Amino acid sequence: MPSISPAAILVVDDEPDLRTLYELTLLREGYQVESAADLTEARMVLDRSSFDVVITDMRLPDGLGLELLREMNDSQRRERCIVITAYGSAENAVEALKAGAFDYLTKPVDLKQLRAAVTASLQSQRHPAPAVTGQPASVTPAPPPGGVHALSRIVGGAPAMVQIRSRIEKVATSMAPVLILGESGTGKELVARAVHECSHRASSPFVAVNCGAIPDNLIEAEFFGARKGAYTGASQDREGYFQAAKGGTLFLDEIGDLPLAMQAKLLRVIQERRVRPLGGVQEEPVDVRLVSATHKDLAALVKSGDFRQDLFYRLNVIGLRTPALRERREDLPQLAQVLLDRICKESGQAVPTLSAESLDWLQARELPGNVRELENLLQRAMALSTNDSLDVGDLCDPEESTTTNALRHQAPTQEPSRQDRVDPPEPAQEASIPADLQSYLDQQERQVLLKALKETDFNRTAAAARLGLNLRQMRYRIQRLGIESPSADDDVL
Ligand SMILES: Nc1ncnc2c1ncn2[C@@H]1O[C@H](COP(=O)(O)OP(=O)(O)OP(=O)(O)O)[C@@H](O)[C@H]1O
Repeated sequence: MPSISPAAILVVDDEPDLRTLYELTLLREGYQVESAADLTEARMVLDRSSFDVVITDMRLPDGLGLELLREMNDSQRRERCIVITAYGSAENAVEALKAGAFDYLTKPVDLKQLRAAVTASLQSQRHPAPAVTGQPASVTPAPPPGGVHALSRIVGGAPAMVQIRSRIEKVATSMAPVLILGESGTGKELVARAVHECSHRASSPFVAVNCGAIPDNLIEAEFFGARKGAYTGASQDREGYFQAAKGGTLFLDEIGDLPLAMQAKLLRVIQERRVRPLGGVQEEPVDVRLVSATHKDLAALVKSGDFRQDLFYRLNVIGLRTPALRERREDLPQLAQVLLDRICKESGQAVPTLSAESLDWLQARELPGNVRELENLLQRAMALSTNDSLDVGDLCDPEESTTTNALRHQAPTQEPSRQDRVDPPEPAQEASIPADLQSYLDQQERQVLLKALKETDFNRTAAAARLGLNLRQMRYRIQRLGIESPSADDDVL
């Protein structure tokens, strides 16, 4: 709340009791409050004064709150709008968010949530707008410094990339759930982080969850938390992802892998904005923004009955699509250079030059694993290279069995031997009895997993197949054992 003059709020509701309740609640918070009983009155009040926030009921005697919202957007007014919808009317809530509402509340309105929504909408206005002629202050506030940095990490000048960065900036300011679709390795997590960093939630946590990595029996406790004694081994209360992301962003990666039973529970949380920890009696209010992502065709999963339509609808209020690398070939040189710089910075190596032949060689590859595959290729090449330039010989792998490499047969022959690449076998363990069986077994498992991953170029699916595991089991183990991809600072495989 600004300290000089209090924020001004307009409440639009036709029920006098409710109007008074909202007014009193907000007055008690120190805001200046005006009210209107219908659309006509609201228009009159808005004509003569401006506000920081407008809270409007959806159903008004002379029309829909949505109309007011659209009119305010059309005339590029600076107010943030919070819409109050009837309980269970998902369509209205989604429509309101799509029409530019900052947030929505469902009836009966929880006053704590009302206060939180107002605070959040005021915070989101704190960053002044860029000085663009004709662009009003609240349309696209300049992202905070962290947001600018996060956007700059999304490399690419292709039109689709320029558009995605600009969309991120625009959508960051609202609470509307975002669904990011795109092939594996196209930067979905990078985009999710940028949405968070560009929002007023940036100083609160960004919690990334791989929905496909959690065993079914743990999933509820992982998401919603658990009270002491809720299940065998729950020796104390523990937070779930929703609590950990409080005030921030919860990134649900691989949302297409969420089991159906959990989908129903997630939908309930989104609708009610409350979670109940496993074994708990009391529900807790939820204050997170949801960003989800998947490389799967979620609409097809809805059709086949594997993904709930209502949940899809709720998560897909704002859609973003990360393009495959093959759709933006022109970005490859810049991407390769940035990735190379990053890899060298992390490993403390001098940045080699990337020869023109190497770039041609990279351009000719299909790279189905997109930017991640490019990154892995460069990483491996850096590990092999002994020169101050990266040549085709450093880039191609003689052991490669994939048939996707267009220039496979043109690869030069001076490759390092396999022994140069693969870690030497672990020394045989002493047949002694470990003092801590669990950590001993974890260590063994870690070594086996790492070996399989290294030998499959960190391809989780291939590594899982080699170990007789499915992808879900593999992901869970990777996460549990904290195995990190060699290709990124913050990127867990
Ligand atoms: N446009 C980009 N600019 C720079 N780096 C990128 C870009 N896109 C992806 N990367 C890098 O590629 C790697 C994979 O990106 P990320 O994990 O965000 O992809 P993803 O689509 O979420 O993958 P998956 O579906 O496999 O989880 C990361 O190291 C990321 O930093």
